[in-house]
This record gives sequence, C-alpha cells and structure tokens, in this order.
Amino acid sequence: MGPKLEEFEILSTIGSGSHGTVRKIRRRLDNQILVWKELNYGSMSETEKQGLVTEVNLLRELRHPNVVKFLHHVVERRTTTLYILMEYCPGGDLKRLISKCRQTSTFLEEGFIWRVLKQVCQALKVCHSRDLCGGRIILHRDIKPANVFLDAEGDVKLGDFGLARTLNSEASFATTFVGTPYYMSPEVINGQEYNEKSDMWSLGCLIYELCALHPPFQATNHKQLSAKIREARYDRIPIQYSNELQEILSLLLTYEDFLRPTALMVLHHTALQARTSTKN
Ligand SMILES: CNC(=O)c1c(C)[nH]c(/C=C2\C(=O)Nc3ccc(Cl)cc32)c1C
Repeated sequence: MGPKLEEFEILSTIGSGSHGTVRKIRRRLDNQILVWKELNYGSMSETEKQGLVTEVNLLRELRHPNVVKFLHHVVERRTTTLYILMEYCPGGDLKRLISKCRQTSTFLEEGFIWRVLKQVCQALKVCHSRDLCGGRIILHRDIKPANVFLDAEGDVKLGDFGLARTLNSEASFATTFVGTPYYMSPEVINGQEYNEKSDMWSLGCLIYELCALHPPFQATNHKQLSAKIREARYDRIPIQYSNELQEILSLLLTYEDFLRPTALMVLHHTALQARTSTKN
C-alpha cells in the first residue's frame, strides 16, 4: 500500500520537469525532504497514459547511485493527477549552475566536468544495458542541463526520464518538445530512429556546454540550427580546457551515430580513467 498525499507537506515549487511541476515536499512522519513531480493525465490519450505507466515502471527498475531515486507514486483520480515521489537533490540542476557561471563570468573546474562525464556515463551504462526491463534498452531521450542534478556531496544524478521509453514499447509519447532542441542529434534531425548513440550525442552537447557555457550548435531558428547540427562543426572548447577533454568531445559529437562511443567505451577511455579518482 503506497503513501497518501496527506502524509506530505508542500514546501515550495522548484521547477517544471517534462510533463509536470516539481515540488519540494516534507514527509510529516520523519521530516524527510523529498520532491514529487505532478503529472496531469486527464487530457492524455490511452497511449500517453500507457507511456506514463512505462515511465513509472522504468523509474522503479532503475536503481543506481547516479540516477535520481524513484521512491513512490500516488494516483489521485479525482484530479487525474499522478504524483511521482523522488529523492531531493540539494545541489539543484546543471542549468542553474551554468547560468550562475555566465552571470559571474566564471568557468567550471575541469575536474568537475570530468566527474559529470563519468557519472552520467555510469548512469547511461545501466540505462543502455539489457539488464533491466526484461532485456530492453532504456533511452533517456532528453539529456540536458535541466535534467542533471547534484546531491549534497556534489555527485551527479540523471533525472526526469519524462520522455524515456523502452525500445519495442507499444507506448508512444505524443511529445511536444518545449524549448529549442539544441541537443538534437543529426540522425533524429534526419528523421531516423532515436537510439542509445543519440543519448551519447546529447551527453557531448551537455559536456561542451559545461565548458563553453553555451551549446555547441546555436542558431536563431530551427532551420539554421538543423543545418549547423548536420554540419557537426563547432568551436574548440575554451583554451583552458585540456586536449584530452576536447578529444572525448569530438568522439561524442561525431556525425555518424555508429561511430560514436558507447557509455562503457567512454568509461574505459584512458583520459577519463586518468582524470577521475577511482572513488566514483
Ligand atoms: C532552483 N531549483 C533548485 O535549486 C532545485 C533543487 C534544489 N532541486 C531541484 C530539482 C529536483 C530535485 O531536487 N530532485 C528531483 C527529482 C526529479 C526531478 Cl524531475 C527534479 C528534481 C531543483 C530544480
């Protein structure tokens, strides 16, 4: 029997994840701080509702130190609202960190960027393996700074699998991407199937943005952005960052998806091994 909504006190609204509002909450019983994402399914089609069931089942199965922990879900039929309860990440998201760096004209430490690369790859290694969900691959499908969070120790948590779905799943999200698709991969722009290497492209865009404080491909409209992504040409990251980091980025931002490294290959890359401590 899952928890009841009355067991929690809403403290504040802290963001809007894909498909819903994220609130900081306190469990009255033990004062533990959590978050819940509210998703109104009232106007969703049966397929989209099935997609939500898929997301909840994915989250339940995805247990890893670098994946935001799923705790419970609560369905409130009266308001057609699904509440997904997850762990609180006091460090906030990377989107806020990047905008703070822009405002103060400060760059992030290279060691932190290597740690983000390693820990997101550790999360994607689990998602892209066939060890979960009955041997199917889990694609995140929306890797971006707003979906990567930091816990109290500054460790990375990949979250908001709002568009995630397993391959071969019947459910299909009629998703409307909000915002500019800066991280969209060439194959998706060309109308091909989204695959795990598309997640790796988005990871490359994320790491690039942590270095340069802007995405690798920018434009004032979708048409120009698509053209730039298809060219797959971008400026080197700022000179204070190493050639090894630039080298890994050039592997991730390779135009042909089949030539990009898997998460496991990045984790085995000598530069990453050398640059990150063994602890995590
Ligand atoms: C200004 N916002 C924040 O500082 C912030 C903090 C401290 N935590 C968050 C967000 C989450 C958080 O703390 N845990 C989460 C689990 C899932 C999702 Cl989709 C989001 C979160 C945010 C947006």
